[in-house]
Amino acid sequence: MTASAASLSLLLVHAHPDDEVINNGASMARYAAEGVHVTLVTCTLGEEGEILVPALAHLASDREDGLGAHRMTEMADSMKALGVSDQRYLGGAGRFRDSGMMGTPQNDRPDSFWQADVDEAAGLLVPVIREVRPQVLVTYDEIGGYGHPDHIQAHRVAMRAAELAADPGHGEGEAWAIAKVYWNAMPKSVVKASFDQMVADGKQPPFDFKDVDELPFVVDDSVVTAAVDAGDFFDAKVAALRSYPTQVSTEDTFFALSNNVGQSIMSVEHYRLVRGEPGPAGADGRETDLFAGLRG
Ligand SMILES: CC(=O)N[C@H]1[C@@H](O[C@@H]2[C@H](O)[C@H](O)[C@@H](O)[C@H](O)[C@H]2O)O[C@H](CO)[C@@H](O)[C@@H]1O
Ligand SMILES: [Zn+2]
Repeated sequence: MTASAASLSLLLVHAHPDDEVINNGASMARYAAEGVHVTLVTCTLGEEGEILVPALAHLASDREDGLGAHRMTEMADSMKALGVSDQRYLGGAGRFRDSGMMGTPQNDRPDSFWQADVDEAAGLLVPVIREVRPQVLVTYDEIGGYGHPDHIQAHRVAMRAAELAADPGHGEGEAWAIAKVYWNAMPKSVVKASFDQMVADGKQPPFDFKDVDELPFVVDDSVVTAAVDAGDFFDAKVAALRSYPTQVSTEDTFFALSNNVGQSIMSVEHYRLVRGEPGPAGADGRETDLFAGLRG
């Protein structure tokens, strides 16, 4: 199956507002600029997040519980910065609530995403897949990148929905088989190199930096199969990160979440192909385009 950019469609499934830009912001901006139809489905509003902006502390879940609505406005600003016009909330805004970090009481709320029935939630994503007919799906790996329950659930729901959407015996509408499925992947060597460069440059990182082996979200380089260079869209990614002042702080080419663990803002974003055939690879043996092998 091959297609021109105008008929290509990319679907990303994420857990909270801001995950999209942290993981895929530069890729999303690049593909949107190329004319690919980019659809982001976000599974919760991030109601249980911490708040970096003191003046907005009143929105916290244990006070006014207004953070979810506020993060929707941040999401809208992020999409503008990335040039993405198709962003949806799974089942509609507020259908599934942010479950909090693993092991917190919020995990047990009946309305939390973590408590959702995977098949029921996947059934809400199938119509989106059959509508936008993506050649490529991007979501998290089986631990959700770093073990957050909503990320794990987003992985489960996205992978199940891809199966159901391809099944002609399931639900309404024409079945659609997604050609390639990727999981976000942050190679350990890339993170280590960014920290080493800072030391070499004599830069005192503005944030607390942990040993790369302590970071839960890095993976072995050997499982990374694609590296999308979206350097021309670095500024768009930075602008999109800055759309989330309640969640993200930035300084120079770094960002940090409320845990103040600094990370480099990457313009090359990495992926692991887990379904479908790889397209032509670059010199390093990795694809440089998620649509490799699918273009006319
Ligand atoms: C990037 C991401 O998934 N953020 C989630 C996460 O937020 C983290 C959480 O507040 C943790 O306690 C902090 O130490 C960390 O810095 C935050 O990134 O979990 C939140 C609650 O479920 C969620 O709203 C946020 O989007
Ligand atoms: Zn998240």
